[in-house]
Parts: sequence; C-alpha cells; structure tokens
Amino acid sequence: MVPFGGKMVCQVVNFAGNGFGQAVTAAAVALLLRLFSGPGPVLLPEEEFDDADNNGDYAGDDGDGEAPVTGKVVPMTIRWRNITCSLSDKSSKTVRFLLKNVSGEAKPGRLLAIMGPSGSGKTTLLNVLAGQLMASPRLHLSGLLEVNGRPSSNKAYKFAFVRQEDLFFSQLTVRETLSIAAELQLPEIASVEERDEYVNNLLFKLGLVSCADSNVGDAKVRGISGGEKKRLSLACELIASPSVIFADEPTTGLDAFQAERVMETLRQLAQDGHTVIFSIHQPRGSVYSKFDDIVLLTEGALIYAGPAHDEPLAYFSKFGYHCPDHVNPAEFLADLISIDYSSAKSVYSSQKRIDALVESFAEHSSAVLCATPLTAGLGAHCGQKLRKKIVVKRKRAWWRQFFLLLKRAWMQASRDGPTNKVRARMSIASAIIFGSVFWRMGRSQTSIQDRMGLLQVAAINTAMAALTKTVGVFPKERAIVDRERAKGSYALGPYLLSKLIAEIPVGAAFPLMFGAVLYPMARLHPSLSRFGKFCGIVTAESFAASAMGLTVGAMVPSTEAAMAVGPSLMTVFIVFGGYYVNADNTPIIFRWIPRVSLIRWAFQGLCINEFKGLQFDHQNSFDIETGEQALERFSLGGSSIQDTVIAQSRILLFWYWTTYLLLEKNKPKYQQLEPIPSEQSKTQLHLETLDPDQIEQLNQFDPPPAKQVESNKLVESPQIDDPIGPFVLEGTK
Ligand SMILES: Nc1ncnc2c1ncn2[C@@H]1O[C@H](COP(=O)(O)OP(=O)(O)OP(=O)(O)O)[C@@H](O)[C@H]1O
Repeated sequence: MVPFGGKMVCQVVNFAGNGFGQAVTAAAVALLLRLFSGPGPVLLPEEEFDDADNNGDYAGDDGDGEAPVTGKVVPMTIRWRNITCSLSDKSSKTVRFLLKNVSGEAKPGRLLAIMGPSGSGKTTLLNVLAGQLMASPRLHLSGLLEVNGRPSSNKAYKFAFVRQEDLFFSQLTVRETLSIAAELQLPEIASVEERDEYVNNLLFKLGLVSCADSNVGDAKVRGISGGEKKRLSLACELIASPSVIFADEPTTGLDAFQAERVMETLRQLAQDGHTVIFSIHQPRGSVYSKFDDIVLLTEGALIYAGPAHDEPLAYFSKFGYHCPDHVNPAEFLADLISIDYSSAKSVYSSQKRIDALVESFAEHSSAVLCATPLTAGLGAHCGQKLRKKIVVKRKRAWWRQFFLLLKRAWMQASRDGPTNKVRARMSIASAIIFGSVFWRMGRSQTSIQDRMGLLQVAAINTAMAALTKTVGVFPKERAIVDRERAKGSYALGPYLLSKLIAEIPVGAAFPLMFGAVLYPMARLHPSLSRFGKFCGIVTAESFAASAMGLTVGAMVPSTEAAMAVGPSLMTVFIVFGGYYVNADNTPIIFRWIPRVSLIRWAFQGLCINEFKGLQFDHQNSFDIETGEQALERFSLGGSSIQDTVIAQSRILLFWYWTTYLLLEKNKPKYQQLEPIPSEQSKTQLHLETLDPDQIEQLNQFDPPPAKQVESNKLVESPQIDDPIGPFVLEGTK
C-alpha cells in the first residue's frame, strides 16, 4: 500500500479548504492541554517523609517485639580487610580512591554503624560489603571479604539490603504488599492461613499493625508515613529470613521520632541474631547510644573501627580531642572527622588533623588486631548449608507467579482513582475539543478532508495519551521489579504477561470514553458496528503505544529521560502516520518506518472503517462520490480493517518482546572484589596510572601505613599480602 503523501495532501487542501487547518488546530489544542496538565499522576510513591505517627503499634513500645518471625536466623560474622576501591579517570590519568584499605568486622547480634561526612564512602563500603557495588569499567575493587570464615560471595548467604529509596506499589495496603512478597519469595508457604500468620508476625515485629490496612500511598495520595515505609522496606527484606541486614542511611529524611523508631527496629533485629550493618550521617545522641560498633570513615579512609559508646571518645582523647560534657558524641565525632571549609586556614588545619588521625589509626589498628576464634565450625557449616539451600532455592511455579503478579497489577491499575480520573477527564476533554472543531461533519466534498484530519488527530491523541502515561510510571515500577527479580522472586515472562492482561480493562476504558464522546459529536459513519470498530481500533492502538512506552521505560534510566525519549520517538511515527508524508517521496532508508508506525496502521484502519459505504455530495465529474473512491484516491482501498488490527498486534508483541530483552539485558551487574594484588604488581599497576611528578612524590614516600598524597587522590600504601586471618578491632580503653 502506498499511503498518500505531501502532494496528495496539497491537492486535498486545495479542494477541501480548511480541513487541514482544523486538524492542526485541534492537535495543537490537545497538545497544549496535555502539556499544561503535566505528565499525569505517578502511580508509584515518591520518597515522602513526614511527621510522626504517634498511634503506631510498635514492637519496641508495647512489648510485642518478641512475636516470632518465621524462619531461623543463621548467625553470620562478616570480616573485611584492606578493601580498596578506586576510580580511574583516563582523560586526566588520575586515580581517585573511594575506599582506602578499609578493614573491619560485623558480628551477629550487633548493630554496626558506618559513620562519616557526606562523600566519605559510607554507601560505597556498604555496597561493597553486600556485593552490590554497581560494576563500572572505571572502578577497581580489591580486598578480602569473608563470611563465617569463608571467602564471601553474596549468593552464599541470605542478606537484606534496605536502600535509601523506598519503592512500593502505591495502591496496595501494607498487608497486601507483605502477603504478595511473602507468597512470591517463599514457595514453601502452602496455605493462606500459614501466609497470614507469617505476615501478621512480620507486622508485629516491625510495628506495622496499626497501618496494616492502609494504602502505601504516593506523592499524589497520602498513605503511610516515611518511617512506616522504611519499616515496610525492612519487613519486605526480612521475609527471606536474612542473616545480615544492610541498610543505607535508614534514617535519612525522617524526623527524630521516626528515625529513633527505625533504629529501635534495627536494634531489635540485631538482638534476634541478625548482623546489622547500616550507614548513617549524623545521628542524635539517643540513636547513637543504640549502636554496638562503629566504623568512622573520612575521604574513604578509616579513622576508627571498633566498639561504639565511650570507646571512640576515649580513643580520640588520647590525641587531645576531648568530647565536652553534654555534647552528643556523634556530633563530636562528626566534627572531628570533617574538613572545615570556612577558611583556607581551617581547611589546612582540619585536613592535617584528619591525616594524622587516619595514620594513627592505621598504626593503632595493626597493633591491636588480635586473633580471636571464629564461631568457626558452626559458622562454616552453616555457610555451607546455606549455600546449598540457596543454590536449590525454589521459585513458585510459572502460573502461580503469573496469578500473583496479575492480582497485584490489577489492584494497582484498578484502585488508582486519581490517575484514572485524570485519564478519564483528559480523554473526554480531548474528545470534546476534537468534536467541537469537527462538529457534525456533513457529506460535502470538503468533509472528506475533515474526516481524514480528524481520524489522524484521533490516532495521534490516543497514542500519545497511552505513551505518556506509561513512560511516566514504568521507570519507577521497573526499579521495584529489578529489586524483586534480584531476589529471585519471579521471572520476567509472568510479570510482563500479567501486566498486559491486568491493564486491558482499565486501559480500554479511556479510548472507549474518547470514542463515545467524539463519534456522535463529529457525526462519523452512523452505524453501531462502525462505532464498535472505531473503539476497537483506537483501543488496540492504545495498547500498542503503551507497549512502546514500556520499551522506552526499560531502555532509559529515569522517568525524566523516558519523558524526553518517548514523545520524540512517537513524533517520527506521527510524521509517517499516513497523513503528512508519502514514504515513497522520502529517502529509501525511511521507507520502512510506516510499516512499524502504530499511528499509520490505526489511521488506516479508522479510514477504512469510516469511508466504506459512505456517499458524498457531488456536482462535478471529478468529485468523489463514494467512500471507496476516497479510499482509492488515498491508496487505502486494497486493505482491510483486519489487516490493520493484525499489524497493530504485531507491533504490540514486538514492543513487549523488546521490553523483555531490554529488561533481561539491563539487569544490574555488580563489581567483583578482586584479591589484593601482590606487592610488585600492585606497585606496577599504580605507577602505570601516575604521571612522572606523582611517581617522584611516591618515591619519596617511605613509611608503610596509608598516606594521603593529595586530598582524596593518589593514595597507596604497600600491603602485607598475608591471607586474611581472624581478627578483631578494639578501641583503646
Ligand atoms: N560509581 C561511581 N562513580 C563515580 N564516583 C563515585 C561512584 N561511587 C561513588 N562515587 C563517589 O565516591 C564518593 C563517596 O560516595 P558515597 O556515596 O559512598 O559517599 P557517602 O559517604 O555515602 O555520602 P552521602 O552521605 O552523601 O550519601 C563520592 O564523592 C561519590 O561521588
């Protein structure tokens, strides 16, 4: 089929008068309306933190904290030594050290806080310990990490990672969120009663009973509080009974009350036998008092690691840094290890102080490292057992995953009143605008052009509405899905299929509303079956555009990027939508585009549906008398509606398949921890990255402990390349 193009449009404009202008006006008005209405509601929650909720049924408050959570916690001791993480910059040939020879230990039943100023490497260290540092060719990561006396692999034991951003399906209640997560993660739960008991225990444990039946909510509709979201994140992570819990700044953004409750929850979890490691910026005194151990980092270097409470204060007082009475120790420590940027002099003096403290701790820690037996036999044995368990970890059957995900997707799509209301209003408003512009089209010759213009605009509007809705939501949903899939909760196939099916009823409602208002207003082909087909075609197009939105969302890293890419890509399909350009008149490389343009197929289907069987008023011999003649003139005569629907279905499947491949391909990849290189090769590796001046500087640098040559750059120190041995870091008493 050769679609009609520019020349034909000119001819039609000549005989149709203002039809083209009407179409452009309507499209412009619709576009403005869409622009000013914003990107539309977002289904998934933004990070929203708020005030305290004083009616919480919190475990720590009421003594319910001992309600058992199903699943035994296997004690895990994590030790790390000489963790060095560097970031190379090829253009400037420099290496920046994010972590410098960091060593430490986290034990079961203890709460370990990683503290330090912003940018000191807390999150980097946490990610390294959890094996979750995103891979990058510029990064180099080395060191030793062992779990219960065995070299660590993050698949060798169960761990939870609570990230800074809490992401949930906003329309599910707290209980539903946990129930579905439990069913997906624990195939061994066989009955509904068992599941409910498990979930109730978790709700008690995390102090979520009072909000169990509240929606999680999002930026548009208020749901649970920020602190409750954080505890829900913890609850979701606890489902698999992890031995180790990592939490990245769990109190950031929370008010003091909520922060304390979250910290109390972590302390309870530690008391239950979990090893808890978290980063924290500057806790208040009551929060600091809950820590068992701390690691103090500054500019990636260790300044103290060992017991918390008074030990670090005693340690630093040895160097003349005394914590005044009634001062929060955490604030004192934060000030001590931060660079004061208020003046050049203060920068110099604080940098000098920090360098000296880093050096002292390096010497001190090598002096106080002493051998302690591991919970060895038991630990290693448990590790082995776990490894086996995880290797054979079962997933729910494919169909069961599908039904659970279908249920969740349906709840999310159908309950999202605000989003659905806005979509409904937009569909009806667009239909009213187009219906007014193309009000009651008659059967004159000029109405042929009007009809074509209206059908093109209807196709564009439908596609854009579906696309913008999907790209506004999917990148965030993808983040949840990535996290869940990283836990092995389900496969991509059931997820995508459940999403497609769950969104059919809600997704179809809006094109139907659009059609129901526009059709009579514009007085399109007056027949019920034609009206049905009109709605069917725009609905199919809407799903194809949504599928395209999924691909865009899977391709780019953020909603903002998806919002930029999606409409731009759609513009290409609009240009080749069958109305504006004849593909035969374009360079050969563009001629395939109309075949994959969902707008062109929708337009073609709508035209066939509209024109077949219509009679037009005619006076001259060259006038168009029938709809068939009009279709012939626009090279649409040889096709059928069925062809166009099949083409739309193919396009839809193509975009779903592409989304699947992209999601598979863009799975997060983590940086491997390399063993510490031998002395010689390490020096060589380091020298390769330095310029002559820096090598000269390094040659003058003699003493063994870590030394900062330039602030936060070019740090290296010879390592003792001995195998990791059991050790403990102790503060000086
Ligand atoms: N993949 C990376 N690429 C480039 N720079 C990185 C990367 N990862 C971390 N950094 C840099 O390393 C430094 C330490 O980052 P990190 O997030 O660990 O600090 P932080 O102590 O957690 O800071 P904050 O408290 O502000 O979150 C920062 O300057 C950061 O920009």
